[in-house]
Amino acid sequence: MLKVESLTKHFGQVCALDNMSFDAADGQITGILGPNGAGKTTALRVLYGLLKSETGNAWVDNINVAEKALDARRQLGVFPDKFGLYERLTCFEQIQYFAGLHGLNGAAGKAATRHIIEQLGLDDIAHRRTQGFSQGQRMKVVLAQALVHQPKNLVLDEPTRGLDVMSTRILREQLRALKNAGHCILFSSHVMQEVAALCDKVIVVARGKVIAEGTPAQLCEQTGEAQLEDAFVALIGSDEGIAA
Ligand SMILES: Nc1ncnc2c1ncn2[C@@H]1O[C@H](COP(=O)(O)OP(=O)(O)OP(=O)(O)O)[C@@H](O)[C@H]1O
Repeated sequence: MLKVESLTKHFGQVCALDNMSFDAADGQITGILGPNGAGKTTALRVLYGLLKSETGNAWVDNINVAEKALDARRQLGVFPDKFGLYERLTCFEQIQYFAGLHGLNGAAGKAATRHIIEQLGLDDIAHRRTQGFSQGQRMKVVLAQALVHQPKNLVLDEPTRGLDVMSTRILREQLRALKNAGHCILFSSHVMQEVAALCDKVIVVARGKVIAEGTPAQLCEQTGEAQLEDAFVALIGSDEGIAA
């Protein structure tokens, strides 16, 4: 379970978060949809302890992130907005390194790495250096390093940005499998189709605030629109910064 309550954050004159609150339940995929600059990345950074908000709190499975950052991080996998791979390492070594960052060293780290490599079907590339990996292979390595410590919760910031169609499909399948295994999945996007295709619950944000939330059907009902796309436009006031 992931939750933020009354988050406020300014960068100089810019109000990135304006009293933002939302939660994401176990066994569900929750999407945060909003135009560019709506505050999505800022909210996720507060949730994974990278940034402090001026007001409010963030919880990972009822652990207050500001008070017990390490405990919270143990329950959380992060697929960040910007990522790079250590190209001199093999896929196995890269994932094992992240296992070590979560305190899984030696035999435990190796076993955890082997387990996630098998789960994500990475066996054929496990012992290749990541240099030259395709987009889809790189995405899977990043997903594996986010999940190697078996966290209950997974946060993904614009995970399909830059991915080709095949890689996007693989990622969606993985997210659905994790949801079915009871994980809590929260991802941000400014792509409507993606949110519509994947999410049990959608949180619509704009200008640092939550504008509406609910299932895709509820958002249509709330706005009196038949199409989700029209519902989003009605809620946000324009479709600027949102991709179809
Ligand atoms: N480190 C920073 N310094 C200055 N301004 C920032 C910083 N981080 C975010 N902002 C500003 O805060 C606002 C919210 O940014 P944020 O990255 O959270 O939006 P977003 O919804 O993730 O947008 P996008 O879809 O474009 O990634 C924007 O106006 C942004 O320019």
